[in-house]
Amino acid sequence: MKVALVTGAGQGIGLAIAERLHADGFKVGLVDYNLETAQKAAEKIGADAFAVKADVSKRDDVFEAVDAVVEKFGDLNVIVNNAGLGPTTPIDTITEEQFVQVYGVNVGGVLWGTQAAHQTFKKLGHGGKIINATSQAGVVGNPELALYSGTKFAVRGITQVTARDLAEEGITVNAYAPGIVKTPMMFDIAHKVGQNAGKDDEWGMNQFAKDITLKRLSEPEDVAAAVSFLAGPDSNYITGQNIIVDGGMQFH
Ligand SMILES: NC(=O)C1=CN([C@@H]2O[C@H](COP(=O)(O)OP(=O)(O)OC[C@H]3O[C@@H](n4cnc5c(N)ncnc54)[C@H](O)[C@@H]3O)[C@@H](O)[C@H]2O)C=CC1
Ligand SMILES: CC(=O)C(C)=O
Repeated sequence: MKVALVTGAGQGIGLAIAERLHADGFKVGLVDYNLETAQKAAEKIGADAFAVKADVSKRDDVFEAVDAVVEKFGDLNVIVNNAGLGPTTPIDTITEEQFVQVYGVNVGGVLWGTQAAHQTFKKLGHGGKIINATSQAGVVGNPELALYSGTKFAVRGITQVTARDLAEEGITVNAYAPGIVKTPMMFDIAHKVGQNAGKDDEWGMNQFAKDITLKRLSEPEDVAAAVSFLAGPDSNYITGQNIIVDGGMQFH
């Protein structure tokens, strides 16, 4: 049985990815800084699921989480660097503290996850797959998301560079770019954007949702299906790519 580690797996898209990869036959390590939600998620999944507490913005935490999963399951084949923060940040409101926090989680989490997986694949003597969360907001700038969009553009850059750097070792690196997904993060963004405009949450959500070609918001499972493809053998000849899973918001 192959082994996958998913960060930010306590809720939302990360939880759906962990569930999907488990259904695909992976043993799964669910990493989150909220151990309670990660443990509940692991219990819900059942056998061959294991929760680990880590703050992905902390390099040592990420290396220790990867080690814990390898110790538990004896291998690592896939890492999904999914954990992220999505604050609404009109440009003039951004503080240094927010900058450090959001870049630390969204970009740092991908860098540390990539380093830890690379070191572990080397130790285990085989290649693997590194899969990173970006966003449709990392393909085209979105309103009031200057910090967030910037981090997601950065993740696409890191994905392309590391795909080239690690290819010789049998490692592929790809990204997935969700659209407007029904998770706590997106409901919070819709609420804040609505509030900033003196309107309601539905108005806020519609600022993002109005351009969805398929005319429905995304379920977390829509994203998990694409990650399942990137984690499985059918994507072996794909690297350095960003798969947009947004119902046709951005054509690229
Ligand atoms: N919801 C959406 O519409 C979209 C989400 N995304 C991306 O997908 C990923 C998952 O997003 P959602 O599930 O919507 O978010 P969410 O906010 O619902 O869940 C994020 C999970 O990550 C965990 N987390 C946050 N910071 C962490 C840290 N420092 N260390 C460890 N765990 C941490 C949280 O505890 C939570 O369980 C993120 O990278 C997000 O940017 C991308 C495009 C759209
Ligand atoms: C939160 C996010 O990634 C959006 C709006 O695309």
